Amino acid sequence: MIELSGLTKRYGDTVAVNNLSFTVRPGIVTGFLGPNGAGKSTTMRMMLGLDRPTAGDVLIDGQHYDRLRDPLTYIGALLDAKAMHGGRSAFNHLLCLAQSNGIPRSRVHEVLDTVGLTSVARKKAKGFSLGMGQRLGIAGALLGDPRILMFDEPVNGLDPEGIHWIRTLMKSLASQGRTVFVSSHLMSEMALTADHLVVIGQGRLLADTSMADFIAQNSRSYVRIRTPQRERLLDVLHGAGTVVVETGGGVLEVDDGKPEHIGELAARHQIVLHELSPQRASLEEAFMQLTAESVQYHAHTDVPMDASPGVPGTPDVQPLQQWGDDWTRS
Ligand SMILES: Nc1ncnc2c1ncn2[C@@H]1O[C@H](COP(=O)(O)OP(=O)(O)OP(=O)(O)O)[C@@H](O)[C@H]1O
Repeated sequence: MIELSGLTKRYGDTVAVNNLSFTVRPGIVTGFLGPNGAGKSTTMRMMLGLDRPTAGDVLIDGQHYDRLRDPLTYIGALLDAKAMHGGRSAFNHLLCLAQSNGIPRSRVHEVLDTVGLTSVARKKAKGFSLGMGQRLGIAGALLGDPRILMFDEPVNGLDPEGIHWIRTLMKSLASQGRTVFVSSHLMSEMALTADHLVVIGQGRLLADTSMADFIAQNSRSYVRIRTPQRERLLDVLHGAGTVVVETGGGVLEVDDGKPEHIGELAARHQIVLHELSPQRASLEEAFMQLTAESVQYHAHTDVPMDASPGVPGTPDVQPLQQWGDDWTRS
């Protein structure tokens, strides 16, 4: 287990981590989420004894990191895949780590095999692609066969095959009863990987909950409706006491509505529907809602809500590829 109590880190006037208390448990993948600058990396560095807390405590299996004997056998971490000696081969990089932690040479071969780098083991790490570097970093984390694993943004920059591999690996490590703690800003990725979520914003704990509860508590469920008889349907729905939100583009939304009730009501009044679909906000939407007030970086598009690409007088705007792609300090 990893236990944080009142963990705090200040850099001058900046409170990077603010009185964080939570426990990371074995047997599941725990996702660590937060907007850019929320304090995820600082928290992970303190867990590994790389940064000293201003206040509070973090314990690994009941001990401080710097009191662990052969720490790689307790906790393995991938913090920065580029943090290695580029002139060393993958094999030698791992061998150095193994020798300084009392781990047998045979284990180096095993972890190279696990991460699929055996064929390039003698190549220098500086020639590795981002994905190969991530795999080598993960091999280092696995080297001591630790019960606890920690990965900081492990899928950053990986191709779909690499992402799938890391996802499967994390789940299989958790199913072996290990503690797996993984940070990410990719909401969709966390939805597929994590069983439990710890969400922080501006260094503070915002949620510590199961994935299912997080979505249920933070997301909105609604019915989306499109009809060529908009005015008629609005009258009928209002007449039935239903609150309807018009969201533009001819789309109507009914919060917590039942599609069957709306469909039957429309049928009774012979109103044609082109769409009647139940919707539940994704993890990404739930996350954005929860962290909205604590986001340190905001995208500046300065585009009116109804601006459309290609229309004279309105700027041409491409949708963001991924939430958080275009954040700049406000
Ligand atoms: N060494 C440092 N000196 C001063 N400020 C720092 C230092 N390290 C982090 N910070 C500040 O602490 C806050 C938290 O940073 P941190 O890197 O932990 O966030 P993060 O959640 O990992 O962000 P990201 O997702 O962008 O990597 C930020 O405001 C950052 O600027």
